Amino acid sequence: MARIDLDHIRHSYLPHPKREEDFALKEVHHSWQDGGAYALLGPSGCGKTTLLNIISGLLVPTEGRILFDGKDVTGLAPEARNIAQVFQFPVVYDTMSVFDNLAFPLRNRGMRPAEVTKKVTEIMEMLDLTAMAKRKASGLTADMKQKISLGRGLVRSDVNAILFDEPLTVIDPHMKWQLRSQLKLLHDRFAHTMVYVTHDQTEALTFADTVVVMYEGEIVQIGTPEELFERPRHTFVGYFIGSPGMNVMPVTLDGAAARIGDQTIMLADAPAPKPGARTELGIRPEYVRLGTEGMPVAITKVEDVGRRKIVHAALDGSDIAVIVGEHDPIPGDPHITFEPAGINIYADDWAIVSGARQS
Ligand SMILES: Nc1ncnc2c1ncn2[C@@H]1O[C@H](COP(=O)(O)OP(=O)(O)OP(=O)(O)O)[C@@H](O)[C@H]1O
Repeated sequence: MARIDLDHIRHSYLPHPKREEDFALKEVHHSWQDGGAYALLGPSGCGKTTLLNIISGLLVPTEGRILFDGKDVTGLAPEARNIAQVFQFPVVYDTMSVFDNLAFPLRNRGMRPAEVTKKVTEIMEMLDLTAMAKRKASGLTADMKQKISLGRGLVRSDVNAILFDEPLTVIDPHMKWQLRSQLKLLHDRFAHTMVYVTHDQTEALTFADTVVVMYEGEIVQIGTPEELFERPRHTFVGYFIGSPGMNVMPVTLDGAAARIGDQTIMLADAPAPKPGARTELGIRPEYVRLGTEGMPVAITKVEDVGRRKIVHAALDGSDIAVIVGEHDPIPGDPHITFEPAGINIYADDWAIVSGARQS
């Protein structure tokens, strides 16, 4: 397994890029630790596949270098990078048995038969494939075939990294949950460096130790699931992570006072945005309290979502979602307050104050 250094990488699909907008991938400069489980998370078109293809060698970046354990591999083809890849759709040999499909990458590298059997047996057990070891892949469902693809990615222990590109897309929803947990166990057990591309926050948050959130060709935050939830560095992270996402509303700053229409929220410190910056307050629905004191709101909708309710309210022209318990009463004269620890202030979408204490 290897540490992966992305050294001032940028990529454009245009022949002569000039402006920042010409780059599908804006500058990335990070080190990914040996044995880390990373998820690249973001909406369609944000640059996840571009970055993954640069790591795998399918793309040579327009600028910058990529290093595996300090060795420059920027010019190396995928075959020369010693990586395993699992794609959206299964890649299996239909005429081979499940066992032989898994054994193939190992036999190819000259591993002794006894070792091949040991390794393949172990992976088949972890992926629940043992019962069908002798069956030909051709007769299996797409789900099962994708499990074999995952197994083929995981079977080698000598790879620098295992790259997954939306590997659970074709998997039945019931099995998705099971496979996500199995992948996590496999990572904990074998400590492969794993990079997992997805646009699904649940997949990213359950699989990865570190989530890399991308938006419009840029990495907007790298953090643990908890950091992304508690301290979104960019408004996009706030919207994209959480269900529902963070409330973001325009705010006027005057020293330590944040004003939303006629309402004033006192912050512990006075943020200092750049002059002319667009300022916003972000607060997750989990940190908004509904009661009879604080800022008056008009309730527009109440959604029952199992053990909790999502209350939608209008606060001086801004829509606010509030999470309350399933049995919590909805007051007749509703007001809201913000938990000070959950308040984030943004200037031009980037956090300038996170978790401010209210005074
Ligand atoms: N071969 C290509 N030629 C030109 N532009 C491309 C090419 N591949 C991707 N792009 C553009 O680069 C940007 C990033 O695309 P990329 O496929 O990396 O995003 P993504 O986050 O992986 O999206 P998806 O989840 O839809 O695969 C998009 O604007 C896309 O249109």
